Amino acid sequence: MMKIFLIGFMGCGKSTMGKKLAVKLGYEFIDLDHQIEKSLDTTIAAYFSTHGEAAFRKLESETLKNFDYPANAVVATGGGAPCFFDNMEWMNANGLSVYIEMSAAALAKRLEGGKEKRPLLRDLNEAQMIEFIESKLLERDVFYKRALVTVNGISLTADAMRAMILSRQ
Ligand SMILES: Nc1ncnc2c1ncn2[C@@H]1O[C@H](COP(=O)(O)OP(=O)(O)OP(=O)(O)O)[C@@H](O)[C@H]1O
Ligand SMILES: O=C(O)C1=C[C@@H](O)[C@@H](O)[C@H](O)C1
Ligand SMILES: [Mg+2]
Repeated sequence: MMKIFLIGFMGCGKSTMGKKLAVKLGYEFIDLDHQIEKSLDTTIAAYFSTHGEAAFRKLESETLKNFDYPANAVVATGGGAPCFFDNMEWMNANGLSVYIEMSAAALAKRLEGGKEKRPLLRDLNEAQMIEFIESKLLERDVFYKRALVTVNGISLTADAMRAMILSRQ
């Protein structure tokens, strides 16, 4: 039984690379943001605006810990998930956490076109976005760095991730 938790800032590639990694490993892929949206029957962005971030964080933590995971899974977590409650400790106790690390500048470039579905970014202009990513990344880095494995998100391939993960098992 193996659960791999992909963590990192919005845009680092948890969903994109997670799907590819799951195929390589023959594991199932679970995207916790999608699971939350499915259970709410609305988008995270809509939930944020009606219920606020604190309510979302509670729901996120409950979903992470109570999800009925398949035996072997690659799990893409939400960008903020490791930074609230004891979520990071829980992931490390229940699987292998993998931090996809990227600089604020590289993340800002990636996120330019995908702001609408990300409630923390949707109202920011270009200058505000870089500023926000820099400060949020600084604040979150201490949590992300608790991951058991760290990979660089630039030019990342599923093969490289697979090799790194298998070397840890
Ligand atoms: N390894 C990669 N190389 C190039 N582009 C990538 C890579 N991984 C992801 N991307 C692109 O970056 C964008 C963000 O990726 P993705 O949605 O997977 O990030 P995420 O970490 O799941 O973000 P969130 O926390 O908001 O869900 C997408 O446009 C995706 O196509
Ligand atoms: O970084 C964050 O705080 C978030 C990232 C997304 O994955 C979603 O979980 C949500 O938009 C919040
Ligand atoms: Mg995602």
